[in-house]
Amino acid sequence: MPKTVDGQITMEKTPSYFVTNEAPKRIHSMAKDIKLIVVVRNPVTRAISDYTQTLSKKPEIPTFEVLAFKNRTLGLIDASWSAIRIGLYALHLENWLQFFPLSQILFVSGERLIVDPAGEMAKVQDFLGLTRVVTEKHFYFNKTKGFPCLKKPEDSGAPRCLGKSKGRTHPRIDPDVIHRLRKFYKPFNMMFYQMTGQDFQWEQEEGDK
Ligand SMILES: Nc1ncnc2c1ncn2[C@@H]1O[C@H](COP(=O)(O)OS(=O)(=O)O)[C@@H](OP(=O)(O)O)[C@H]1O
Repeated sequence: MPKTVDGQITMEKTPSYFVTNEAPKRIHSMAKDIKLIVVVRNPVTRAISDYTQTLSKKPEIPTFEVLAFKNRTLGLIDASWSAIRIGLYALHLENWLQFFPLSQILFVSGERLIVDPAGEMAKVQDFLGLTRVVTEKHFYFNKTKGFPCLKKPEDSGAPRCLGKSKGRTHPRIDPDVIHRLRKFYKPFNMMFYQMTGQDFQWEQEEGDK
């Protein structure tokens, strides 16, 4: 990690840390007062997104419906499949709470980040003790992309959306499989809401895009 001088903060992003058993201990031994930010979204949608990403690199892999089950007739979900395992947020968080207090962790809603990017960014800036510099005026909704993009009003730079690999169309998944996955995740989600004191409302969602 680069050295930080007064008035600077060092930021590093590695999505896999949250689900890596050794990470909390290692990070704690490096910096006990570090602030941690975790972006979470409905684990069912997350699993499909994860699968979509793998599929784009390896088109020959089995269908999502096949990979999701150990035994589909018995409705036995394959929780060892990483796309499913990563969404067991409560279990991963348990590891982090052995080393860090909840006050050092900010959970950003992936769903809210899409509908209200400025609102979520306000929370991030407050959490980091920064003045709110990034606000509504920095975002616009790009209809072609179907997501918010950055306007960059301060400089004359062109607007910037995330790359093609972010916000891809997901394959259609059998609604019965989605239903089973929602049931599977529900107790873990409830545990996660309880642990974080935040209700991410994943049970209220109509569909999984
Ligand atoms: N503004 C904006 N533009 C595009 N995409 C957006 C945006 N905000 C959130 N998202 C959602 O971010 C999802 C991709 O994030 P990842 O977690 O895969 O990214 S990363 O691997 O951590 O870099 C990506 O998931 P998919 O839709 O499955 O591709 C998006 O739904």
